[in-house]
Amino acid sequence: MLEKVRNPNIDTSKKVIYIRGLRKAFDENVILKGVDLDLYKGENLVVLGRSGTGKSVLIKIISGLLSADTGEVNVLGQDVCCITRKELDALRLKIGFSFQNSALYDSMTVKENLEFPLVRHSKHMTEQERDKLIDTVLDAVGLRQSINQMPAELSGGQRKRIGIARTLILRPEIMLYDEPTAGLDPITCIEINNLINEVQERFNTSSIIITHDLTCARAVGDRVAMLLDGEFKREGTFDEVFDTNDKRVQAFYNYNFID
Ligand SMILES: Nc1ncnc2c1ncn2[C@@H]1O[C@H](COP(=O)(O)OP(=O)(O)OP(=O)(O)O)[C@@H](O)[C@H]1O
Repeated sequence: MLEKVRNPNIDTSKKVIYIRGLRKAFDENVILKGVDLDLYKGENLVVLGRSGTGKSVLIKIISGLLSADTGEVNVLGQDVCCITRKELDALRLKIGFSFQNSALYDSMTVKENLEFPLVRHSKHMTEQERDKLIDTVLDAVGLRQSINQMPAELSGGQRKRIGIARTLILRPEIMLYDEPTAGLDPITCIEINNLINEVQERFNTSSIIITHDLTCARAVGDRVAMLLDGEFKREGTFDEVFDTNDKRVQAFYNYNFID
């Protein structure tokens, strides 16, 4: 398994996400029991955890789609609990989501899919400026030749790349990747891992990557954090996280390699 070379451009004096004491329950089902988390500028942070541990709930709270019960959730200097709707909309434009299913519009070409967020959010842009940006992001994901294709004509890995390109087009400061390698073959997984690292370098993004895929975690994570029982109980480099006698962490590691 290839290990990530820590990005030398991480700025540990700048926290783009700062979470303290985050608690979230749905009725009596307590999901997050006091989460503390920092994401530094330029960092790729991998969040690991078994199904149902609250990884998606966490990123929904970070992006203001769900609200916390208690605790502080500060994103790019703003407390998401206490900002206005308008401020939240503006903040969300600085956060890019890469969804598991790529979320492309099947009836639109690749170009139209990429134009869509620009037409919606960057109304002042000329067609020429839009075309230039589309070229830039397609180039970044290595799919310039697919500009006029329909999503149905693309492989799963290519769809994933276009999904990432569509997220990048609004030049987000933070990227949130939800299971970026799910359902892809091992070679395509490696390509997506490389792309996540290239995006980090080229666009200077700070990212949270949610995954069950330990090869991905090792390849893209400057730091890894594991959710257990509603808290981040293990945090550090990939090897530090798994260098433990905690049976639950060992089981997670072994299951990944047996399965
Ligand atoms: N809107 C909601 N209302 C009620 N319960 C919810 C809601 N959203 C999530 N949950 C519950 O919160 C728990 C955590 O869900 P979440 O989707 O965050 O898990 P996850 O760690 O992302 O899992 P997976 O790895 O399978 O995607 C689950 O028990 C889920 O049923």
